[in-house]
Amino acid sequence: MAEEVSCLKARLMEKEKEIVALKNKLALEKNSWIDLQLQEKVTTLPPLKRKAALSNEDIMRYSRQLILPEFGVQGQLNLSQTSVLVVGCGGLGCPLAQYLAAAGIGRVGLLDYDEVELSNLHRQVLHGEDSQGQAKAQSAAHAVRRLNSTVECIPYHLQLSPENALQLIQQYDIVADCSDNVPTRYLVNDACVLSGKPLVSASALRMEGQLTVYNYRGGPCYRCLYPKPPPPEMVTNCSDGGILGVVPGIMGCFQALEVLKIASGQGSSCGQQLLMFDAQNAKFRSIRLRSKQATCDACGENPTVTHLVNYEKFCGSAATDKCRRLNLLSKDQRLTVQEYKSIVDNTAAHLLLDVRPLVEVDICHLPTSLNIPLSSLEDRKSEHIRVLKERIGRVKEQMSNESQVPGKMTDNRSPSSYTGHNTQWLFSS
Ligand SMILES: Nc1ncnc2c1ncn2[C@@H]1O[C@H](COP(=O)(O)OP(=O)(O)OP(=O)(O)O)[C@@H](O)[C@H]1O
Ligand SMILES: [Zn+2]
Repeated sequence: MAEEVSCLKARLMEKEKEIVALKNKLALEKNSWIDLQLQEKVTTLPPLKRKAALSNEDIMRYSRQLILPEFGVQGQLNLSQTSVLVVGCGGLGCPLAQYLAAAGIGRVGLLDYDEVELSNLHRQVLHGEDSQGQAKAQSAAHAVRRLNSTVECIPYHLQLSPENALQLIQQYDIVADCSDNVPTRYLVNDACVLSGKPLVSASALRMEGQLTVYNYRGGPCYRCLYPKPPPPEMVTNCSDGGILGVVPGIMGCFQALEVLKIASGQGSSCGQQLLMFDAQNAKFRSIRLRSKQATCDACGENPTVTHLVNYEKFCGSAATDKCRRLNLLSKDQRLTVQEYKSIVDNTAAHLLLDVRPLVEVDICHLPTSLNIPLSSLEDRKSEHIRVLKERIGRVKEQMSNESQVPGKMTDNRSPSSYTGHNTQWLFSS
């Protein structure tokens, strides 16, 4: 008899699992038909529906995290009643949104003004080859929906700006900064201070990452630590500095962890702490940060930031990495590719010095060039300088030979001062 009962129970459980799988499949099918409404401007969202208890389906889906004593049923319920705004659906935003959705966050706002490009795919793991050209917010929202259709997902295809930031941020409980430029970091910070929202902020570049939670439980805000923006020329981005995809992946997962801890009620311990990840040496370090500053312009005792300002002006740089500020030489100091080709075709004596870093030269370079990275040029004693002097000597010799050939142009100026057409000192960077 007992054997029959346990057999029936097992069969019942099997059937229940089947029902859940079928329901999920149905939801997925439905979702692929319902196009997620892409928000191109900020609208007012209805409050999140309160859940009194977890459904059987919730219990099954989240069973492995529910049994954690630190989390429990209440933690899961808290998650389902929390909304998170993800600013930027790139290298950090993708893994963050993925884990928030998988864990059962109530509502996730996915904000990005950009479209998916091929060079994004190595790290922006919610987007696929078929989403190239699509709005990142839309592509990320579809991936999130596929993963967990019970999460309310709001894609915003727009740029966070001083005009819309407060209206947007006020509608969410937690904000995650996954952007890649300094003006947006100050903007998000100030909007979070003015709206009283915790800000889970991370960054990643090359083989390093950092994470801090700002404006949380009396801790410092971004401005408490960085009252003044860095000079624009000191800021490097991923397209210039490079990045290994897994590094923002790890930092985005860390952001998800801290968001989930705050949302579930456990709380974050990164409120006055900077977590640093060194991917090269596989090391994490954590340093205690200075506390909230009474003199802080945003969260101090007499704040001067009482409304959002022009952050591009404040930082002296653009709030996107699309338009770079280039420090170009004047036109008469530059050379077009056609002009250079004619120098090569005329076999004129010249030296093409390529001062880019070796990794860029490895991608492509002209066979006639001599590569000495700019950093090595500064070291007068380096082997590179010896090679350079030797090559200059050869060019001088060639030039003096040319000047003795009847009919060839004669030039007494030193090669370095020569800016005419036949003989050139060329630098590329
Ligand atoms: N003010 C902003 N409003 C909305 N999205 C923003 C804002 N600032 C930055 N972003 C978005 O944040 C994301 C940052 O991610 P990431 O640096 O990995 O991507 P990327 O800019 O596409 O990279 P790459 O520099 O290689 O082109 C980008 O998708 C960018 O469009
Ligand atoms: Zn502050």
